[in-house]
Amino acid sequence: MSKQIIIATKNKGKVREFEQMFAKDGYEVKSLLDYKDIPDIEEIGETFAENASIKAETLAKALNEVVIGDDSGLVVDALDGRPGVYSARYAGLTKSDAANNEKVLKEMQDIPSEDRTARFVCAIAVASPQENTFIVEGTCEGVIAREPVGTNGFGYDPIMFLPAFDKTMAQLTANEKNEISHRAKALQQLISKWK
Ligand SMILES: O=c1nc[nH]c2c1ncn2[C@H]1C[C@H](O)[C@@H](COP(=O)(O)OP(=O)(O)OP(=O)(O)O)O1
Ligand SMILES: [Mg+2]
Repeated sequence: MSKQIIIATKNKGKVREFEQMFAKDGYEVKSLLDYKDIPDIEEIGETFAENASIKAETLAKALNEVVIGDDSGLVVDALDGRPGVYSARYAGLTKSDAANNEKVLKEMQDIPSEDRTARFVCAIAVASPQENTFIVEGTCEGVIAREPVGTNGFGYDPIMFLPAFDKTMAQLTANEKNEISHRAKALQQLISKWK
C-alpha cells in the first residue's frame, strides 16, 4: 500500500514542491486537482493560519480523510504587510503571477534598497475528521528586487531577492528552494512536532 498525502490546494507550484519534498519519504501527493467535484473553498480568514485551517478542514470533512492545507504569501514591510493573505488575488481575481509581481514592483518603485525587506510566509494546517487541527508556520526573508529575474518556482519568486544567494528565489534550483523556503521550514516544523 502506497502512503498518500492529500493537500487542499489547486496551486500547481505548491503541488510540485510538496511532491518533491515528500518524494524522499515515498509519499504520493494528491491535491484538489485530483478532486474536481469539490466546490471552491473561500479564503475568508484574516491570517495565513486561519486560511490554511479553512482549506484543510473543508477538504478533510468532504473526504473523511486527514488533509493538509497550505496558505502562503508575500509580506512586504514597506507596504504595511501587503499583499499578505491577499497575495494570490493582489492584482485581481484572475490570479496572475505576472500581474501580481508587476503591481508589487510598481508600488515599490520609489522605495530605497534598505527599505525593501520582505518575507514569504507559509502556514500549514493538518486537519483530520477526528482530531483538532494542528498548525505550523515557516518564513523566508528577502528583499524585493527592481525587476523580475529567473524562471524557476512560481508566484512571487522572480521578485524575491535572497542576499545570501545573490539570486532571486526564481534563480534557485528546485532542490535549493526546497531546503530554505518558507514551505520547507513549515514542513520541517510539522515533521518535528508531529511525533
Ligand atoms: O513559494 C512561493 N514562491 C512564490 N510565491 C508564492 C510561494 N508560495 C506562495 N506564493 C504566492 C502565490 C500566491 O500568489 C500566494 C498564495 O496564495 P494561496 O491562497 O496560499 O494559494 P493559491 O490561491 O495559489 O492556491 P490554493 O489556495 O488553492 O492553495 O502566494
Ligand atoms: Mg488561494
